[in-house]
Amino acid sequence: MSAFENNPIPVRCHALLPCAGTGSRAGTAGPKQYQTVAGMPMVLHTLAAFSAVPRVKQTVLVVAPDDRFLSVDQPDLLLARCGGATRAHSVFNGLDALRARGAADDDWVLVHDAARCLITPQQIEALIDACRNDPVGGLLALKLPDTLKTEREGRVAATVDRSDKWLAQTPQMFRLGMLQSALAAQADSGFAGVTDEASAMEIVGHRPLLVPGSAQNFKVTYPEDFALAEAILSSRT
Ligand SMILES: Nc1ccn([C@@H]2O[C@H](COP(=O)(O)OP(=O)(O)OP(=O)(O)O)[C@@H](O)[C@H]2O)c(=O)n1
Ligand SMILES: C[C@](O)(CO)[C@H](O)COP(=O)(O)O
Repeated sequence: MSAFENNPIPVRCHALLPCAGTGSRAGTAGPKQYQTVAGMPMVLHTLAAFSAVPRVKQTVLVVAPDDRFLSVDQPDLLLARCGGATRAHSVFNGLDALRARGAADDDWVLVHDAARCLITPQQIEALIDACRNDPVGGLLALKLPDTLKTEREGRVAATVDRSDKWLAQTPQMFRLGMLQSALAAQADSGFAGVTDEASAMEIVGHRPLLVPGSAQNFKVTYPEDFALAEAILSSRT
Protein backbone atom coordinates (compact mmCIF):
# COMPACT_ATOMS: atom_id res chain seq x y z
CA MET A 1 0.00 0.00 0.00
CA SER A 2 1.41 3.45 -0.91
CA ALA A 3 1.74 6.36 1.54
CA PHE A 4 -1.14 8.04 -0.35
CA GLU A 5 -3.43 5.07 0.20
CA ASN A 6 -2.50 5.09 3.90
CA ASN A 7 -3.38 8.78 4.19
CA PRO A 8 -6.12 9.47 1.66
CA ILE A 9 -7.16 13.11 1.28
CA PRO A 10 -10.38 13.40 3.29
CA VAL A 11 -13.46 13.82 1.12
CA ARG A 12 -16.07 16.23 2.49
CA CYS A 13 -19.41 15.18 1.02
CA HIS A 14 -22.90 16.51 1.65
CA ALA A 15 -26.17 15.16 0.30
CA LEU A 16 -28.86 17.45 -1.08
CA LEU A 17 -32.22 15.82 -1.74
CA PRO A 18 -34.82 17.77 -3.73
CA CYS A 19 -38.16 16.68 -2.20
CA ALA A 20 -40.48 19.54 -3.13
CA GLY A 21 -42.25 18.09 -6.17
CA THR A 22 -45.95 17.32 -6.41
CA GLY A 23 -45.62 14.03 -8.31
CA SER A 24 -48.25 15.00 -10.88
CA ARG A 25 -47.45 11.99 -13.12
CA ALA A 26 -47.72 9.49 -10.27
CA GLY A 27 -51.46 9.81 -9.80
CA THR A 28 -51.27 9.75 -6.00
CA ALA A 29 -53.44 11.85 -3.69
CA GLY A 30 -50.46 13.70 -2.18
CA PRO A 31 -46.79 14.13 -3.17
CA LYS A 32 -45.43 10.74 -4.27
CA GLN A 33 -42.32 10.94 -2.08
CA TYR A 34 -44.53 10.47 1.01
CA GLN A 35 -46.41 7.41 -0.27
CA THR A 36 -45.71 4.31 1.78
CA VAL A 37 -43.63 1.74 -0.10
CA ALA A 38 -42.32 -1.42 1.61
CA GLY A 39 -43.36 -0.24 5.05
CA MET A 40 -42.37 3.40 5.08
CA PRO A 41 -42.63 6.63 3.08
CA MET A 42 -40.46 6.58 -0.02
CA VAL A 43 -38.31 9.46 1.12
CA LEU A 44 -37.33 7.61 4.30
CA HIS A 45 -35.83 4.78 2.19
CA THR A 46 -33.84 7.43 0.32
CA LEU A 47 -32.64 9.05 3.55
CA ALA A 48 -31.69 5.66 5.01
CA ALA A 49 -29.39 4.92 2.05
CA PHE A 50 -27.50 8.20 2.50
CA SER A 51 -27.26 7.88 6.28
CA ALA A 52 -25.53 4.51 5.74
CA VAL A 53 -22.64 6.18 3.87
CA PRO A 54 -20.08 7.43 6.43
CA ARG A 55 -18.45 9.83 3.93
CA VAL A 56 -21.72 11.80 3.65
CA LYS A 57 -21.42 14.19 6.56
CA GLN A 58 -24.86 15.79 6.44
CA THR A 59 -28.02 15.77 4.36
CA VAL A 60 -30.20 18.71 3.37
CA LEU A 61 -33.75 17.69 2.45
CA VAL A 62 -35.39 20.45 0.40
CA VAL A 63 -39.17 20.48 0.89
CA ALA A 64 -41.90 22.91 -0.16
CA PRO A 65 -42.40 25.90 2.18
CA ASP A 66 -45.86 24.67 3.26
CA ASP A 67 -44.83 21.00 3.59
CA ARG A 68 -45.66 19.67 7.07
CA PHE A 69 -45.19 15.98 6.36
CA LEU A 70 -41.84 15.63 8.10
CA SER A 71 -40.37 17.16 11.20
CA VAL A 72 -36.72 16.48 11.80
CA ASP A 73 -34.42 17.11 14.71
CA GLN A 74 -31.03 15.59 13.91
CA PRO A 75 -27.60 17.24 13.74
CA ASP A 76 -26.78 15.55 10.42
CA LEU A 77 -30.14 16.21 8.71
CA LEU A 78 -31.58 19.62 7.85
CA LEU A 79 -35.13 20.11 6.63
CA ALA A 80 -34.85 23.17 4.36
CA ARG A 81 -38.29 24.61 3.60
CA CYS A 82 -37.09 26.37 0.47
CA GLY A 83 -38.42 24.25 -2.41
CA GLY A 84 -38.94 26.18 -5.65
CA ALA A 85 -41.20 25.97 -8.70
CA THR A 86 -38.86 23.58 -10.51
CA ARG A 87 -36.41 20.89 -9.43
CA ALA A 88 -33.48 23.08 -10.47
CA HIS A 89 -34.81 25.95 -8.37
CA SER A 90 -35.20 23.64 -5.36
CA VAL A 91 -31.59 22.48 -5.76
CA PHE A 92 -30.33 26.05 -6.19
CA ASN A 93 -32.07 27.12 -2.98
CA GLY A 94 -30.82 24.02 -1.18
CA LEU A 95 -27.21 24.91 -1.99
CA ASP A 96 -27.68 28.18 -0.08
CA ALA A 97 -28.96 26.18 2.90
CA LEU A 98 -25.84 24.01 2.72
CA ARG A 99 -23.62 27.11 2.68
CA ALA A 100 -25.42 28.41 5.76
CA ARG A 101 -24.50 25.10 7.46
CA GLY A 102 -20.79 25.74 6.84
CA ALA A 103 -20.22 23.86 3.57
CA ALA A 104 -17.33 25.26 1.51
CA ASP A 105 -16.64 25.80 -2.21
CA ASP A 106 -14.48 22.68 -2.51
CA ASP A 107 -16.87 20.37 -0.68
CA TRP A 108 -18.65 17.78 -2.78
CA VAL A 109 -22.44 17.84 -3.02
CA LEU A 110 -24.34 14.71 -4.01
CA VAL A 111 -27.72 15.80 -5.39
CA HIS A 112 -30.25 12.98 -5.39
CA ASP A 113 -33.99 12.80 -6.16
CA ALA A 114 -36.02 11.98 -3.05
CA ALA A 115 -38.16 9.97 -5.49
CA ARG A 116 -35.27 7.60 -6.37
CA CYS A 117 -35.89 5.56 -3.25
CA LEU A 118 -34.09 2.44 -4.51
CA ILE A 119 -30.62 3.92 -4.36
CA THR A 120 -28.20 1.80 -2.31
CA PRO A 121 -25.24 2.84 -0.12
CA GLN A 122 -23.01 0.79 -2.45
CA GLN A 123 -24.07 2.83 -5.50
CA ILE A 124 -23.45 6.08 -3.59
CA GLU A 125 -20.00 4.83 -2.54
CA ALA A 126 -19.22 3.85 -6.16
CA LEU A 127 -20.04 7.37 -7.35
CA ILE A 128 -17.88 8.96 -4.64
CA ASP A 129 -14.97 6.65 -5.47
CA ALA A 130 -15.23 7.42 -9.20
CA CYS A 131 -15.53 11.22 -8.79
CA ARG A 132 -13.46 12.13 -5.74
CA ASN A 133 -10.29 12.78 -7.77
CA ASP A 134 -12.04 14.12 -10.86
CA PRO A 135 -11.73 17.84 -11.68
CA VAL A 136 -15.42 18.15 -12.62
CA GLY A 137 -17.45 15.41 -10.93
CA GLY A 138 -20.12 13.22 -12.43
CA LEU A 139 -23.32 11.26 -12.21
CA LEU A 140 -24.71 7.76 -12.10
CA ALA A 141 -26.13 6.87 -15.51
CA LEU A 142 -27.27 3.85 -17.48
CA LYS A 143 -26.51 2.74 -21.02
CA LEU A 144 -29.67 2.19 -23.06
CA PRO A 145 -30.78 -1.45 -22.93
CA ASP A 146 -33.27 -1.12 -25.80
CA THR A 147 -33.40 0.00 -29.43
CA LEU A 148 -34.01 3.74 -29.63
CA LYS A 149 -36.56 5.33 -32.00
CA THR A 150 -37.58 8.88 -32.82
CA GLU A 151 -41.25 9.60 -33.50
CA ARG A 152 -43.31 11.64 -35.92
CA GLU A 153 -47.11 11.74 -35.54
CA GLY A 154 -47.25 8.49 -33.62
CA ARG A 155 -45.10 6.52 -36.07
CA VAL A 156 -41.41 5.73 -36.12
CA ALA A 157 -39.37 8.43 -37.82
CA ALA A 158 -36.00 6.70 -37.43
CA THR A 159 -33.94 4.22 -35.44
CA VAL A 160 -31.19 6.11 -33.68
CA ASP A 161 -27.64 5.02 -32.90
CA ARG A 162 -27.67 4.41 -29.15
CA SER A 163 -24.01 3.55 -28.64
CA ASP A 164 -23.24 6.99 -27.19
CA LYS A 165 -26.54 7.49 -25.29
CA TRP A 166 -26.96 7.23 -21.53
CA LEU A 167 -29.93 7.71 -19.21
CA ALA A 168 -29.02 10.22 -16.49
CA GLN A 169 -29.71 9.10 -12.94
CA THR A 170 -28.89 10.57 -9.57
CA PRO A 171 -26.89 11.06 -7.36
CA GLN A 172 -24.95 13.67 -9.31
CA MET A 173 -21.77 14.77 -7.56
CA PHE A 174 -20.16 18.18 -8.05
CA ARG A 175 -18.12 20.70 -6.04
CA LEU A 176 -20.43 23.12 -4.23
CA GLY A 177 -18.80 26.27 -5.66
CA MET A 178 -18.77 25.03 -9.26
CA LEU A 179 -22.35 23.78 -9.15
CA GLN A 180 -23.65 26.92 -7.49
CA SER A 181 -22.10 29.18 -10.11
CA ALA A 182 -23.25 26.92 -12.97
CA LEU A 183 -26.84 27.09 -11.69
CA ALA A 184 -26.60 30.83 -10.93
CA ALA A 185 -25.75 31.40 -14.60
CA GLN A 186 -29.15 29.91 -15.54
CA ALA A 187 -31.25 31.61 -12.86
CA ASP A 188 -32.26 34.55 -15.07
CA SER A 189 -33.70 32.17 -17.67
CA GLY A 190 -35.70 30.36 -14.97
CA PHE A 191 -33.27 27.40 -15.29
CA ALA A 192 -34.59 26.67 -18.80
CA GLY A 193 -33.27 23.33 -20.04
CA VAL A 194 -31.70 22.47 -16.68
CA THR A 195 -33.29 19.10 -15.94
CA ASP A 196 -30.37 17.86 -13.84
CA GLU A 197 -27.17 19.22 -12.29
CA ALA A 198 -25.01 17.82 -15.08
CA SER A 199 -26.92 19.85 -17.68
CA ALA A 200 -26.14 23.07 -15.77
CA MET A 201 -22.48 22.09 -15.67
CA GLU A 202 -22.53 21.23 -19.40
CA ILE A 203 -23.99 24.64 -20.34
CA VAL A 204 -20.98 26.36 -18.78
CA GLY A 205 -18.56 24.06 -20.60
CA HIS A 206 -17.86 21.12 -18.27
CA ARG A 207 -18.03 17.44 -19.25
CA PRO A 208 -19.25 15.43 -16.26
CA LEU A 209 -18.07 11.86 -15.75
CA LEU A 210 -20.58 9.08 -16.55
CA VAL A 211 -20.48 6.42 -13.84
CA PRO A 212 -22.45 3.21 -14.52
CA GLY A 213 -25.50 3.01 -12.25
CA SER A 214 -28.20 0.36 -11.93
CA ALA A 215 -31.56 -0.20 -13.60
CA GLN A 216 -32.96 -0.63 -10.10
CA ASN A 217 -32.11 3.01 -9.32
CA PHE A 218 -35.16 4.22 -11.22
CA LYS A 219 -37.16 7.33 -10.36
CA VAL A 220 -40.67 6.51 -9.19
CA THR A 221 -42.60 8.56 -11.73
CA TYR A 222 -45.72 6.73 -13.00
CA PRO A 223 -48.42 4.76 -11.12
CA GLU A 224 -46.98 1.39 -12.17
CA ASP A 225 -43.58 2.25 -10.67
CA PHE A 226 -44.83 1.86 -7.10
CA ALA A 227 -45.41 -1.91 -7.38
CA LEU A 228 -41.93 -2.44 -8.80
CA ALA A 229 -40.35 -0.31 -6.06
CA GLU A 230 -42.33 -2.23 -3.43
CA ALA A 231 -41.21 -5.60 -4.83
CA ILE A 232 -37.53 -4.66 -5.01
CA LEU A 233 -37.37 -2.95 -1.62
CA SER A 234 -39.25 -5.81 0.06
CA SER A 235 -36.87 -8.33 -1.46
CA ARG A 236 -33.90 -6.49 0.07
CA THR A 237 -35.12 -6.49 3.67
N1 LIG B 1 -40.25 21.91 -7.88
C1 LIG B 1 -39.69 20.72 -7.63
C2 LIG B 1 -39.92 19.62 -8.49
C3 LIG B 1 -39.34 18.40 -8.17
N2 LIG B 1 -38.58 18.28 -7.06
C4 LIG B 1 -38.02 16.97 -6.69
O1 LIG B 1 -37.17 16.51 -7.72
C5 LIG B 1 -37.17 15.09 -7.77
C6 LIG B 1 -37.36 14.60 -9.21
O2 LIG B 1 -38.52 15.18 -9.77
P1 LIG B 1 -39.73 14.37 -10.41
O3 LIG B 1 -39.61 12.94 -10.22
O4 LIG B 1 -39.93 14.87 -11.77
O5 LIG B 1 -40.85 14.75 -9.37
P2 LIG B 1 -42.12 15.66 -9.50
O6 LIG B 1 -41.78 16.99 -10.05
O7 LIG B 1 -42.69 15.60 -8.13
O8 LIG B 1 -43.04 14.81 -10.50
P3 LIG B 1 -43.94 15.31 -11.72
O9 LIG B 1 -42.99 15.92 -12.71
O10 LIG B 1 -44.59 14.05 -12.18
O11 LIG B 1 -44.91 16.32 -11.16
C7 LIG B 1 -38.28 14.61 -6.85
O12 LIG B 1 -37.71 14.05 -5.67
C8 LIG B 1 -39.06 15.86 -6.56
O13 LIG B 1 -39.66 15.89 -5.26
C9 LIG B 1 -38.34 19.38 -6.25
O14 LIG B 1 -37.65 19.26 -5.24
N3 LIG B 1 -38.90 20.58 -6.55
C1 LIG C 1 -32.63 14.56 -12.46
C2 LIG C 1 -33.24 13.37 -13.14
O1 LIG C 1 -33.55 12.38 -12.18
C3 LIG C 1 -32.22 12.79 -14.08
O2 LIG C 1 -32.77 11.72 -14.79
C4 LIG C 1 -34.50 13.72 -13.88
O3 LIG C 1 -34.23 14.52 -14.99
C5 LIG C 1 -35.55 14.37 -12.99
O4 LIG C 1 -36.83 14.18 -13.50
P1 LIG C 1 -37.64 15.25 -14.37
O5 LIG C 1 -38.79 14.52 -14.94
O6 LIG C 1 -36.72 15.76 -15.43
O7 LIG C 1 -38.04 16.30 -13.36
